[in-house]
Amino acid sequence: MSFKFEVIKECSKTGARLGRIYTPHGSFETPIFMPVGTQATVKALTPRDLKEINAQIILANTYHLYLRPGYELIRQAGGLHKFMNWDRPILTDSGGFQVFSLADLREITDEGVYFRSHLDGSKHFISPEKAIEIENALGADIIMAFDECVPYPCDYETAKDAVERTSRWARRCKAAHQREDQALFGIIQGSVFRDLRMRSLEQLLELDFPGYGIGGLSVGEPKPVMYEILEHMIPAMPKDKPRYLMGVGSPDCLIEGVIRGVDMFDCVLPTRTARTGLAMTSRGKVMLRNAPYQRDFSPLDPECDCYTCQNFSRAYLRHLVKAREILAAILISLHNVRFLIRLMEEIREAIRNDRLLEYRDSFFEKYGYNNK
Ligand SMILES: Nc1nc2cc3nc(NCCc4ccc(CCO)cc4)[nH]c3cc2c(=O)[nH]1
Ligand SMILES: [Zn+2]
Repeated sequence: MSFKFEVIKECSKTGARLGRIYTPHGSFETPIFMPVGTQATVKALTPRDLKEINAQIILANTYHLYLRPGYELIRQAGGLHKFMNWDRPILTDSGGFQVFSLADLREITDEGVYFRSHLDGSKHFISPEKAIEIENALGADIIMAFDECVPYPCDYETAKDAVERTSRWARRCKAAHQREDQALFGIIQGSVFRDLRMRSLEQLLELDFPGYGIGGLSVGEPKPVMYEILEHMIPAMPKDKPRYLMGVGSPDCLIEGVIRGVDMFDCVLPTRTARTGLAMTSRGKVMLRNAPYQRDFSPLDPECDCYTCQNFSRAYLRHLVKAREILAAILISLHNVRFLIRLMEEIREAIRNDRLLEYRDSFFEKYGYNNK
């Protein structure tokens, strides 16, 4: 069995747990934040940078890599690990979300999805079997099933049809999946409807996946709605399988997700916002473009151990952002990703010491979140 998940310690007051996931490319502790490398690169960061900031597992995306450079090319390169020179674990999303959110959609049928590429308008078709074939060629350690993620808000009937289709597609993904060295996760849908969420979970549990993605969230719904769905769903999920909240997220969502029992997270937030000049720091957000930082020669975040915070001032970073220098994206991305990885390290430490709620309160107070 090349994939394994073990719970090391359970929090006495919340649904949080400390765990460890084992894969053919190494193991890592959970709860974990996974930086997103959509097109086989975490934007502006080298694999050396990622190791320096203790990134353990990164994401890549089936939809994007299928369109460019193509999965056959990556297969010829020896797979994604060799192609991008990343020898630690990789997770690939199936494209279920990207096809619906990026492509010019032509048609969704039970067979699969017909769409036009967002790059050049060329026509394509992806089925559950095709998505698995692509993910098998890319060779990630954890691969996600091909699902239908509905937008928010969504009417009940549409959400119900998407749940049924997602379950039929999950069965087809499992049947098509060959490689023993890749763990296939099912993805739970159901929008914001409690009964549909439970129905989706039950149908996927029958297929006995090694882990489960919680999909259909972080699609514009209010945070309390997301938290409520987690509170209702996670107690019904197997304790011995990882729970992966897809597309999340911001520091408050990471902490609140862990408290409710989530083990894995991913989000483009740290790198996407870095390129706009927005940094996350222990004392809240810093928009480096703003005038107050023009003569602020202090570090971006005095509590941070990253290369950016140890070597450059806010004034210098602001200059780079205003001058649209490439180094701005590099230095702020490095810091933002390190910030979330460090947050997860602190969360794991708090679980070890059984003081997660105290940690949450002190983090929110410093970061500037109003607690409720
Ligand atoms: N296969 C699959 N993949 C998903 C990826 C997702 N990603 C999200 N949310 C990401 C939202 C998101 C997008 C951009 C930014 C940057 C700052 O604006 C932050 C969050 N929700 C998601 C849901 C699914 C899903 O059901 N199925
Ligand atoms: Zn830093």
